[in-house]
Amino acid sequence: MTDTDIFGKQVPILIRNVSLNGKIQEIYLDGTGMIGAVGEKITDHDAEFIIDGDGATALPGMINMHTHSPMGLLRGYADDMQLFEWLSTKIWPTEAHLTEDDIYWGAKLACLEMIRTGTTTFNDMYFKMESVGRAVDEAGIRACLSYCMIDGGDHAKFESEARIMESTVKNIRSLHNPRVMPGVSPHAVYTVSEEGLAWCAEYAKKEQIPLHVHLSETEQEVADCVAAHGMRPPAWLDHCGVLFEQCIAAHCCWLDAGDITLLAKRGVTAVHNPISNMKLAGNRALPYPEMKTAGVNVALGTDGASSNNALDMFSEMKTAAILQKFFWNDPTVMPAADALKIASQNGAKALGLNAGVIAPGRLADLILIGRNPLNVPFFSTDSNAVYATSGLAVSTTICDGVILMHDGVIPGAEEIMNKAGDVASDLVRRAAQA
Ligand SMILES: C[C@H]1O[C@@H](n2cnc3c(O)ncnc32)[C@H](O)[C@@H]1O
Ligand SMILES: [Zn+2]
Repeated sequence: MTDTDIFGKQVPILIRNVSLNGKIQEIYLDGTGMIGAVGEKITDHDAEFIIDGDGATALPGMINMHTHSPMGLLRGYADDMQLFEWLSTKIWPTEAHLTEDDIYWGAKLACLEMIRTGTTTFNDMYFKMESVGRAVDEAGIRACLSYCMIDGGDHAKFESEARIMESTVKNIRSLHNPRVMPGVSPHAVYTVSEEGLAWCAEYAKKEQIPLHVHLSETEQEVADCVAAHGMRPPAWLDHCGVLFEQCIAAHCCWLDAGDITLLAKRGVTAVHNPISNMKLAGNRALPYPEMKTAGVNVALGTDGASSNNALDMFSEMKTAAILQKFFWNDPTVMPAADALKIASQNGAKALGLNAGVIAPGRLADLILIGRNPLNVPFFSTDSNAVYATSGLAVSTTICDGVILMHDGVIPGAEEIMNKAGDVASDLVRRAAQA
């Protein structure tokens, strides 16, 4: 089999000469999307393709647990603003002009960027998610896709949003692709009514799918929630039934001790988005030390590419680790191993995926970081991956046992970049004319 034949096919693959947990190992992918064996010398195999890692580092694929994939179309469109002003004056007015085609090409661009930088799964919240589903299906990456409900407290709007939510779940399921999973997303406590939050919670539980929500991102959100409902946002979500084991809450910056206890008790996953929080100057970091002590499952996400402005989980891991040390004035907080775990295993746990670890019987979602100056010398895999490596150092990305990128090559990348650039310019032009 030649190098170009290998893309997009689920066939048995042997990866030789890779550094895994500090030892040179071989990894056999069994051709069904699973890791078949890991060992120093795998002799019993029927590999159709052999990758010589040449000493590359093997890591589990990154799991980006909070993003809005089509927002790459608005990368660099509106920067250096406060969150609510950014959303209400720039982002929402432009999003009102998004077509299915825009969303499709925005999601194609996001999948391309994530594959390029070593992400194999993402948890997405946006609109027109069938178009995102088509892009994910074609890209070969794994994703949980949720329609974002915003009803603004209007009952008629809630009813129409609920119908869109139901049809989105049905349409995502009709792709019959286990890599493309449906979820449910009420946007936040400040944009969704009590009936909207309660309906989303009940619906997610009935369908047994994840619920993805923004939570306690800013101090204002907390103050407004207390003023409106006499409760802090986690207690209000709990009152509406939203806090349960499949709840994935993005940001979780402005939490007090009671909030943390509640999230731990309900088994909620909290997603740290350090770059977006720092750029939008939320003035608070997710309280990782207390959450870790309380046993909250903490995962990692980039947020959208218009507030980050990239979807590179390697930058996110480094930022998470150094922000936590800086914010808590303690260099022992979030060691490199923790940063890697929140970027892989903990996301897999939240989505109920048998991924995030390279071991036999796990999903064959993994990446290779080829030999490059950022990986020399090699005292510690975790340290180099978190503190030195950039996502652009990822050389090979494999999802579901299928090679999506090899030696930095992703088939079709040029067309996606050209088309997404054109679509973004046209979207901004239409929005400006309105
Ligand atoms: C899905 C909707 O959420 C909007 N959004 C993007 N980033 C953020 C954020 O940091 N907080 C709240 N809402 C956000 C996005 O523009 C969509 O409208
Ligand atoms: Zn977000």
